[in-house]
Amino acid sequence: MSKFVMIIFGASGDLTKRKLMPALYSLYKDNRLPEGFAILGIGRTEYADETYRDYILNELEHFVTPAEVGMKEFCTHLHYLSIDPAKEEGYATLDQRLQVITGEKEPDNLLFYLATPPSLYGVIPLHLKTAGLNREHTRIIVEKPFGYNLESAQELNKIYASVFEERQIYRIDHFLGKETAQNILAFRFANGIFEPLWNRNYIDYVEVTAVENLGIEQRGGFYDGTGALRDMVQNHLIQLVALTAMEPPAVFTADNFRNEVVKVYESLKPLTEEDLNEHIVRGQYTASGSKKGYREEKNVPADSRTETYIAMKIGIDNWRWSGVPFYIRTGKQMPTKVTEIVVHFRETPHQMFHCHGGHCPRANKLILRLQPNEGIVLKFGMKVPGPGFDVKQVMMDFSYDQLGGQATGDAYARLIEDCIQGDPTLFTRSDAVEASWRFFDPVLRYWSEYPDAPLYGYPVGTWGPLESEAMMHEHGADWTNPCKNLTNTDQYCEL
Ligand SMILES: NC(=O)C1=CN([C@@H]2O[C@H](COP(=O)(O)OP(=O)(O)OC[C@H]3O[C@@H](n4cnc5c(N)ncnc54)[C@H](OP(=O)(O)O)[C@@H]3O)[C@@H](O)[C@H]2O)C=CC1
Ligand SMILES: O=C1O[C@H](COP(=O)(O)O)[C@@H](O)[C@H](O)[C@H]1O
Repeated sequence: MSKFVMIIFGASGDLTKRKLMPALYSLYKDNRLPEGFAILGIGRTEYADETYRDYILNELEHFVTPAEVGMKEFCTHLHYLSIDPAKEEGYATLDQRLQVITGEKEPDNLLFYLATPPSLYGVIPLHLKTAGLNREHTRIIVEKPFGYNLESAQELNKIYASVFEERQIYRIDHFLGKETAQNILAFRFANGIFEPLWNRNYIDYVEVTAVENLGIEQRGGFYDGTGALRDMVQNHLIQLVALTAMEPPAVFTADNFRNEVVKVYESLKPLTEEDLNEHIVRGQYTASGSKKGYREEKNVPADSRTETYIAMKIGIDNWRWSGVPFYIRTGKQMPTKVTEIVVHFRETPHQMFHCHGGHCPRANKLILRLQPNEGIVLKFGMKVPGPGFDVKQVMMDFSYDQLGGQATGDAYARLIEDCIQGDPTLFTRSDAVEASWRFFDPVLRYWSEYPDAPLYGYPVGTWGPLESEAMMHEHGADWTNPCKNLTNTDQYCEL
């Protein structure tokens, strides 16, 4: 086998230093990278191999704690080539450099990783093709968002199909690399007791939340042209909906699993005019105290109408889920960072006990928490000890911490390793990406046709616009808002 080289386009960028290099280092220290591997960073920024190694070593010390042994040795595997990936002329130099690194005339055990702004996702594969670098064993990982809307995603898919075979294309969505996202499947399909209840007969509604207590950091230029719908909803949130809603594949293979994901996307109930008006709430964070509002962020226009928050009510039109609303939301500058799925079961048909403190547990609730404090909680009613028959809600709680230090793993490390091993299960297939865009495209079209459609402000550190609460109230419910300071023992208190 030819020597393995991973080529990172965008090697001087944020994703490379914060996520890719720490993930590669963690694979390296666990001896999980191919023998004699090399990593070649590509960017317009000028670095010599040595200065690039110093830069990454310095960054690793920030992003990997505690700084561990072997980082310096890991960095000796790094190389750097300064070219503009948008221009064809650099690719012959890239080919030569790969020959020098591998000592081979036509190296083909290559993995290209596109960690550049999405505007380059179309042009890079075309240049790789012209340079003859789309070889038999070559793979390519493309970051999200894959496309800007349905049309551009279809266009990109066509470009990729003209350069690579589908088996060589890995559209990454790092949420699928999270241990706790994969555990949704194990929870549902490796246990007999939940699946019989997992349908419209027993489930009233589902919430999917992925919110952050950070703003857009230094990514104003990128974020303002993207917004929360493209950044989080079209990919990460809808993947979580798919894991929650999909049918069990008969045999767990990449294709079977991905077929089931596509079936969920194809069953998403098309959004009506009423949905667009009433079941989507978009928001933008505003200044609070010393915290800047979105429009004061660097590289964001003072009149920007880009959403930093979105909440939606969506439906799945199939036998299992008909009539069960899925409420999804994401936002920047919220009170805390939390990603979780809350499954609300139907109420008991009759309440015959007294409710402790006048507060009746409405129904059982299952919380699948992906981060932080990864775990699963089941809320149920229990008799309050002592005289009488008062009932109150308590929690049955599993936390990953209980596994005794078995780390939940790094999403990027998992996905890069899967790709190296040629396993596409946890990557998005071309039909899935298009099906997802097909569903969300009307929202983008609506916002562009009606630029004055409501965009609600919410102060930094709050749970988003009040209008999103109103959307939930229509269902007679409230969002499940976790505590601001999540701790292991008190992680599911509600505001
Ligand atoms: N950052 C994150 O946390 C996450 C990012 N992503 C995705 O990963 C991708 C990369 O993100 P991120 O690292 O934040 O992006 P950056 O804005 O940091 O860009 C990465 C690199 O691309 C190069 N670049 C920028 N503009 C151009 C251009 N016009 N032409 C050629 N090269 C250019 C720059 O290198 P140079 O100037 O040296 O050429 C830059 O360092 C994005 O698609 C993003 O959506 C996904 C999940 C999380
Ligand atoms: O893809 C993205 O995800 C991050 C959130 O990821 P997490 O693993 O930290 O939950 C988000 O901050 C970023 O805007 C988005 O591009």
